[in-house]
Amino acid sequence: MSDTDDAGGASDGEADLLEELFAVIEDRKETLPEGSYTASLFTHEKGENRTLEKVGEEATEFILAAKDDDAEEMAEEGADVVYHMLVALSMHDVDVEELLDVLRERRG
Ligand SMILES: N=c1c2ncn([C@@H]3O[C@H](COP(=O)(O)OP(=O)(O)OP(=O)(O)O)[C@@H](O)[C@H]3O)c2ncn1[C@@H]1O[C@H](COP(=O)(O)O)[C@@H](O)[C@H]1O
Repeated sequence: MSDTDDAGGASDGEADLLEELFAVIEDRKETLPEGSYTASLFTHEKGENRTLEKVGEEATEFILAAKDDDAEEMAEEGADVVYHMLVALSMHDVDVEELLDVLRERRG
């Protein structure tokens, strides 16, 4: 069993998924396609505040799901937090690689 298997099946695939999602977000920022929720965050009348509000809202919903011991809801809300956090990174031109590098460094 590999070290990553020990961690519950996490593998490079998860990092790839985050990088892939971040690339889609960067593309939406560039092309602003109609009907894209991500594009709507980049053009929102409240500016980046809308995205930052969503990070906070979704984090609160995640906490409440944890308090309810609702595993399915924790996964849903956790995914919402990660997605909106990636949009916020993109808004500040921070590459997801910087975040992944921190996690990699902490893994040693
Ligand atoms: N991962 C996500 C993702 N997670 C959450 N969301 C959206 O985030 C919103 C979450 O807000 P809520 O749960 O509060 O739902 P809501 O009531 O509709 O939201 P509000 O009216 O409050 O804004 C929903 O509209 C979800 O659709 C996401 N939207 C997009 N993605 C990814 O981004 C990619 C590109 O999406 P588009 O930009 O829509 O093409 C998709 O293929 C996905 O991989």
